[in-house]
Amino acid sequence: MRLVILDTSKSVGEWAAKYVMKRINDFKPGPERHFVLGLPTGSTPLGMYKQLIEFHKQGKLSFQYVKTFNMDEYVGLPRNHEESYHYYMWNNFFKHIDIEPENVHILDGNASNLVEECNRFERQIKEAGGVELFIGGIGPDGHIAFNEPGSSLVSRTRVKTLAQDTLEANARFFNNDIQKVPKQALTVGVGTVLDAQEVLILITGAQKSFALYKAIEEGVNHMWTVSAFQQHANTLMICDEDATLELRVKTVKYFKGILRDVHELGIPDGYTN
Ligand SMILES: N[C@@H]1[C@@H](O)[C@H](O)[C@@H](COP(=O)(O)O)O[C@@H]1O
Repeated sequence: MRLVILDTSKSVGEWAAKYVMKRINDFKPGPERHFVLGLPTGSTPLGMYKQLIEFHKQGKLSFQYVKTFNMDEYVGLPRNHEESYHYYMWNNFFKHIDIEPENVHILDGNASNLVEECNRFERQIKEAGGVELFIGGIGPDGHIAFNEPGSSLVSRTRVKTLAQDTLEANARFFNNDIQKVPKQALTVGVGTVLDAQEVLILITGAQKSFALYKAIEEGVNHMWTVSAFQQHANTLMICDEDATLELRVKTVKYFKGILRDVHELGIPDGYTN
């Protein structure tokens, strides 16, 4: 695992966007060779999306041959509801770039058969050749996508009932009225994300610092589902200073030292896991 520690949440967004751009451009996608990208929602990745749009406008990055799969979606929220993840993705990202709408995949939380919808999503990922780079965020309880504490670490895309902590954390998007937060969601499983070639997890703010500590300094535990990525060969976590508050000084120094070496000595990407 690699941990990149940056000063501010703004730099996390910019760093992540540069990394994603480099991965897509190095892959050299084409009509017969799409780059498959897994995407998150939430407030954390907004800066990354903004910067990716900027790179696209500057002509440095095209999404013409990129296929995307989103992590999750609420059950029962109309697609045009401002808090649906469909709305979020189109407004904050897709409508500003050159992606082909048929290459966008977002779970349908209003499907008549939710189980079939989840199975179809898994099939589509497989047909696309698997995810090259899955980007994720985490909840303060250490969940990835909507894999709440206690989720199976080999889980696949499915319907999940949201934990009280998540309902409370997300009430801020629903006029602070917890009753308005959907109680269920469709989410990729931990196993679905673990299957990706590479995983990039964005973590910012002091409210996520205990989760980051659980993710990297303690053992793999289904009560902190993000900790499962200790067992992925190619996970990169990007955080800001505030998110490191619960880490040992030794851990922070180690990872900062590596990052400095990468800049100063020009050690290429993929320096260590
Ligand atoms: N299902 C989403 C997660 O995928 C996301 O990572 C998390 C964090 O959101 P934020 O970045 O707003 O803290 O929110 C929700 O729970």
